[in-house]
Amino acid sequence: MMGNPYILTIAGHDPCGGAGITADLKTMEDLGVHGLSACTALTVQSDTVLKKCEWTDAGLIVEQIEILMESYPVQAVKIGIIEDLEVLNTIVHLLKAKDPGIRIIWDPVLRSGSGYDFHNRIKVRDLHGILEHCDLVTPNYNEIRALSENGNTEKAIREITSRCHLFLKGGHRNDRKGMDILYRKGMPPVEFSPKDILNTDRHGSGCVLSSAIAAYLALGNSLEDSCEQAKEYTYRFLNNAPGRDRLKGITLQYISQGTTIDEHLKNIRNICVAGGDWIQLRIKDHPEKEVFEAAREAVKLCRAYGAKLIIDDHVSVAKAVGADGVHLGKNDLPAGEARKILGPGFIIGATANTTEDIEHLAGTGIDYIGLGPYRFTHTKKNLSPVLGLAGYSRIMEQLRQKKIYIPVVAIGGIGLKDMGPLSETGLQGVAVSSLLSDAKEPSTHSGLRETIARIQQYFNQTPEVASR
Ligand SMILES: Cc1ncc(COP(=O)(O)OP(=O)(O)O)c(N)n1
Ligand SMILES: Cc1ncsc1CCOP(=O)(O)O
Ligand SMILES: [Mg+2]
Repeated sequence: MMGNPYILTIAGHDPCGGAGITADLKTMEDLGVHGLSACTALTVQSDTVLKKCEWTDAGLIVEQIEILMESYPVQAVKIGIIEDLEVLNTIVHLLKAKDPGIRIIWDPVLRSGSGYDFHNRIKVRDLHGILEHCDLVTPNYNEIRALSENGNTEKAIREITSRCHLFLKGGHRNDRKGMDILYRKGMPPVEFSPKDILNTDRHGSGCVLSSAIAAYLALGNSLEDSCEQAKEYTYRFLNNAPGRDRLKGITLQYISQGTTIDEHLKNIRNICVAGGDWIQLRIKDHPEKEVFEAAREAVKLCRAYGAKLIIDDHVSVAKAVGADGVHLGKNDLPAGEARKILGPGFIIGATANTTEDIEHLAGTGIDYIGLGPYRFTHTKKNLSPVLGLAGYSRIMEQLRQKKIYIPVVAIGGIGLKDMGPLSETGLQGVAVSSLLSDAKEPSTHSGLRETIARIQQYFNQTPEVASR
């Protein structure tokens, strides 16, 4: 065939461009195919919230498809959000009438990443007539569960694969997270293992995967190769998520301490002057208004010295003062809610005490984990069980085995002598309070500077961590 193949995406418009037809067209262009589009809906959304979806009139969708099919040699079509089964049926039949050989990949989006329900009552039995005309459907685990009757996913898989191929995305499964499976009629399933567990909830990742499969198919690859390469492409997309590198090379978080707000600010200033580049403002037992005032001052200090500022607990304060992020504990606002309020630009850290905590949190789009306590400390009340060095070694090893790579910092009673052993476990760094608090009048700044530089170096020497 001459020139680059043409692919059509029939999907919704996302004004932020992360999903829908814009994401599809970007993917197609990236993979060297001509992208065409027919818009099925105008949505009002950002990458964290979908507020509204206005469906395109079915007649208008048909007209868009007709003009494109009549003007270009379209080889493959990716279908995204569709108002209902009637519209889907019309589209699928129109495409096949125009070109019986066209490859149709349907990404059955039942629910957006931000929780908006498009369809919640469709079952596989309603889809038989449509599936007969599709080449491939690409549901995720939640979607196959929703399509199944009485939770019988095995039966749903059998029903689908007797009609078309099925690429079941494993990002939401609990048992073998990230394991995608290609089911083809009359052939053994093919499993695609995850490289890393990344945040598969990233807005638009399903759109990217299905349009990449369509592109690779149109470029002449087999279905199995197309799925494998599309998974690799989507992995790169997820790995390049905005903010993923935000904490690269940042290894020491200072947690503020003080009996008064002024003392917190004085300690923060000392740390910044001495080269600290990551500060957490942690003020307990003060009204939010006072935390807000302190945060306003802390932002100015951190900006002046080029340090990142995290606010403990108070999401609205972090947003109001333009801090760099928040740190959330088990009893604070859930990370997903915080992300909706803060948007993609903020760093969100969360507290964990076990591998299971981290496994759960890694799927919620947070940027780092504070894992602890390392040992008993007076700085925090109601401590979780102490982990000790053995606990960190075990948990970090379990994370490697589970391919969960999220920056983890150790916290709780950590002293200078602990840095060497802790840095060898694969941690990104440490969060400390007492160790660096109350130092240190200007005359001892050089001592503080040296201490901070030494801690930072311990963790920056660990290649595995530095590359994350
Ligand atoms: C880096 C870091 N890790 C853990 C914590 C503890 O947070 P949380 O569990 O919310 O407890 P409080 O700090 O709010 O008492 C943290 N602050 N920072
Ligand atoms: C906030 C927090 N969360 C677990 S331990 C801790 C306190 C860390 O401070 P220190 O370094 O003084 O033990
Ligand atoms: Mg907290």
